Amino acid sequence: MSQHTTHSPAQSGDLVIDVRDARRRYGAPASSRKGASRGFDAVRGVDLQIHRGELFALLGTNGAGKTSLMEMIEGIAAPSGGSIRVLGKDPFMERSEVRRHTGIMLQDAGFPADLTVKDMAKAWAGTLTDPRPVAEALDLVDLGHRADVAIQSLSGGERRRLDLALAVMGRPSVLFLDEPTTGLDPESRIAAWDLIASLRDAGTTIMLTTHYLDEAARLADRLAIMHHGQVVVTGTQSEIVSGYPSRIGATLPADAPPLPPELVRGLRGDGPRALVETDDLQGDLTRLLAWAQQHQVVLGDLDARASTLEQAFLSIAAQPRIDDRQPGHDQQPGALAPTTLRTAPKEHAA
Ligand SMILES: Nc1ncnc2c1ncn2[C@@H]1O[C@H](COP(=O)(O)OP(=O)(O)OP(=O)(O)O)[C@@H](O)[C@H]1O
Repeated sequence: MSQHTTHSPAQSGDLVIDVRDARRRYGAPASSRKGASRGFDAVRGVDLQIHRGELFALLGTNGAGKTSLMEMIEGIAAPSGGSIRVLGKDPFMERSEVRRHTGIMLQDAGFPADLTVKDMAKAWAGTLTDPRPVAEALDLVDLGHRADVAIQSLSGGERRRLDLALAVMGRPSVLFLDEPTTGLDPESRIAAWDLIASLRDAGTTIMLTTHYLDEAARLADRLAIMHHGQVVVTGTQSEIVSGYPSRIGATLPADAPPLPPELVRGLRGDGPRALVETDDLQGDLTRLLAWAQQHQVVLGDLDARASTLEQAFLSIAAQPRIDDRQPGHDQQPGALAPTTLRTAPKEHAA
């Protein structure tokens, strides 16, 4: 399979998806004081700008609001507040115009179970203006040999691949993929990644949600991490990761002399296992090794690791929402606790 190569981001003039302060409330409208306590704010003021030819991944904890946000961008649901534009149009109010340029892969498309794969694909192609030939679409996801099988006889992974085939059938310029590889075996996952990357390389703008950090890391030009209805951080993987410290861990003997002051500054916790957080992994590791050499200290279980997307994600996932915490703060209800990011990730140049 082809390895994903660095993709040059699109230019600022090519804004394809523009989300400003988007909100989605389930239940009573926010304006209804009586019902306010019964409503639930699933999306709480999200801003996102996605450019032509970009592959943008939306990550988040369970229930963070990814699907609620995606449905508004796809034009399936109206926002309760803020504005959303796709290709310069309102995807909900001008749905038919936007829809002909977009492909959507939902988490559960609910196809008629007794149709064959081929008949379903033909029926879907009949609703599109310039569809790919059915055989071509099925071959893209390696389902050509299952064309005459009833949908109900497909495995979960095959059904997911059929979803993907139908989403790309209309040669969309904007593709929305909600957890596209959930349920796929490793081989099919890699094949799906290759297909998604090749569509992006051909100029398709792609927004996907995923729970797989490796999928986002491998495919996405930029990504966002959502938590409790808000986007906590947006950027390239390296921008996001650079906001989190690298770590050095070592177990020190009880009679070890004091560590150098540069390392003491990053020291977390106490006890025999020293854990140092650092923005200068190489420098501080060198200092630690020089110190150990000088004082003849044996460092037990020495471990040095650069920050990772997983670390960023877990750090965000661990943040309580302000309204889950003690009262007496002066932030808006629903706001997230201050992020642990130490350097603000740079937003894609607009
Ligand atoms: N129709 C609804 N009515 C009320 N609350 C809802 C409704 N749909 C979703 N929610 C709530 O909104 C929140 C966000 O849900 P959403 O499905 O958008 O999150 P998600 O990030 O896609 O989650 P997951 O990763 O688990 O699929 C959750 O707390 C969910 O329970």
